[in-house]
Amino acid sequence: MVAVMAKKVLVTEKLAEAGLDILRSKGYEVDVLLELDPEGLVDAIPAYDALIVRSATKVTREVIEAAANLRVIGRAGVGIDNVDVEAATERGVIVCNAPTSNIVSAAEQTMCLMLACARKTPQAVASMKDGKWERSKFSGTELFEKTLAIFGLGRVGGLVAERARAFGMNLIGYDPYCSPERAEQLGVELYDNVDDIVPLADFITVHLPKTKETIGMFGPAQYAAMKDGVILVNTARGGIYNIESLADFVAAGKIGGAAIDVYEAEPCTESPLHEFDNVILTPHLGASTKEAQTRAGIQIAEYVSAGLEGSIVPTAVNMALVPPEIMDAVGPYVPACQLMGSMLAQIDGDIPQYLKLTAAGSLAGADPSILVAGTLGGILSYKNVAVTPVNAEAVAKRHGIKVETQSRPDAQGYASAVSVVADGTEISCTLADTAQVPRIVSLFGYQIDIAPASQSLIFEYVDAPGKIGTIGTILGSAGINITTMQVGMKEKEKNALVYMNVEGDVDDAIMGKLREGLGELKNLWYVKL
Ligand SMILES: NC(=O)c1ccc[n+]([C@@H]2O[C@H](COP(=O)([O-])OP(=O)(O)OC[C@H]3O[C@@H](n4cnc5c(N)ncnc54)[C@H](O)[C@@H]3O)[C@@H](O)[C@H]2O)c1
Ligand SMILES: O=C(O)CC[C@@H](O)C(=O)O
Repeated sequence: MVAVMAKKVLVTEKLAEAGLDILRSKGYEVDVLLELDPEGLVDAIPAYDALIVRSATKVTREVIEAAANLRVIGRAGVGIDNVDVEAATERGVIVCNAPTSNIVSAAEQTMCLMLACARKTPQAVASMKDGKWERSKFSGTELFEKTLAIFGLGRVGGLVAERARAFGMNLIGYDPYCSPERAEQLGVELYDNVDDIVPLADFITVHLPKTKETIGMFGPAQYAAMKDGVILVNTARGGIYNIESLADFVAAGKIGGAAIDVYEAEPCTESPLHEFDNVILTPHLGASTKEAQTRAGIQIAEYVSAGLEGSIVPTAVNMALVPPEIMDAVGPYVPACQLMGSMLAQIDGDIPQYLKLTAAGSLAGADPSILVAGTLGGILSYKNVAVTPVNAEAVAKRHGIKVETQSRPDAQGYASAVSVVADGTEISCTLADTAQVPRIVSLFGYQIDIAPASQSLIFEYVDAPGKIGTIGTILGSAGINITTMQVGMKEKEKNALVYMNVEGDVDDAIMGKLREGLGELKNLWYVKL
């Protein structure tokens, strides 16, 4: 038996134990290395198949290019601005996140900061702990009937809207990608541009991704146009508010308060805002609850595992989304496609120029892209080329392989099957029983039914009595054990195909004896999977 190396997962930031347990229970070797600096990460990464990070690890192009074995980068949270997604896509590395794991926590942190800023709670606490009793100094303002402007009405922005409505706030919003129907459902009056909405708000909160458009969205012109005493909140990403000019407007008394959880450069231990009593600063705590971290750990462990297994990753940001019901049907066929690809490469001894994949039976009509990726991965595995659904098309093009896919309602007696033809060589697989074990049901047009093992011999010869006995004798005297065997016939040509799973290495000498002993042998292959 060839020993199968466990896939390795590197975790560089604190991940919930529940997530680590999932990865370990799936047989992955998990290393949690919390102290890696950027150079340390570049040095360590070549050994790993997957990397899991939160927001502090910068997964740069340099890291990705050093990552010879990397298949998946998992972000245990929402924002993926710390990952070079373009570099990952070029190398076929799936990037996925856990986009719903911490949104409730982020929305609650937003409400918490907004209330704390309005009621000066942290300042009052500090004063009390200083032994003082200063009631008039900490008089605040209510949220009730105030206008809250929400920038970004996605997952977190939507949850903030729901919560702010419960406080009796008037909601206005800016998000060019939000439909009027969603805004209406959230009770938010939508505005088309930033300049119109900014002067109307008593409170402003941003729930935007970090992009070229959102960085510096708020600067001197916007601050100057705001209501006097406005309170600003940011639990999204540092840099959306220009901090230097925000400090100027706080100092001038134009801005009544700010509550900031995120910073352009983190960790952030000093900034122009640190000196102001009416500015509350928290160290990126939006997602720091046990519930959010447990969800993020569990979700990212599942998605990273799916990526390592070659299944569709529902939250991948650099590959097309496939609905779960399609994924359930097609996903289990990925190992079968890898196996078929690997067999085709060994049988033909070369990279095919033409590949046709047919999804049959209940798979008919399903998106075959992960099956194509699996097959190409199998074909190119001996060339050490990484293929995932992320780069399958580009890889096929680079190797001059023309790929076609088709569907067929009839799976020749099976509920479902996938067949692959590579430059005229045909092979079909179905999945058997609840364990979904791949079984070859057709090879070069011979009907067989066998689950291939890690080593197999495939014979094609003109049928005649005694051939199987000869094979048995030669293998037996070489100490090779036959574990399973299937015979397929082509009656018309009187040709037979024998597919035999064996134990023990078959060397050139044994292959020579088999060729010699079998006489009219058309083909003989020794395949290792
Ligand atoms: N502080 C934390 O720990 C924490 C936790 C969770 C999320 N976050 C951050 O919060 C932000 C929002 O997360 P989400 O899950 O709601 O994301 P989301 O993708 O669901 O929502 C983002 C919204 O922003 C809108 N948008 C994009 N570009 C825009 C633009 N130029 N102008 C206006 N609107 C624009 C989108 O249409 C979308 O509705 C992200 O930056 C995320 O990383 C922070
Ligand atoms: O991992 C964290 O704690 C921060 C996560 C948060 O900023 C996110 O975008 O999900």
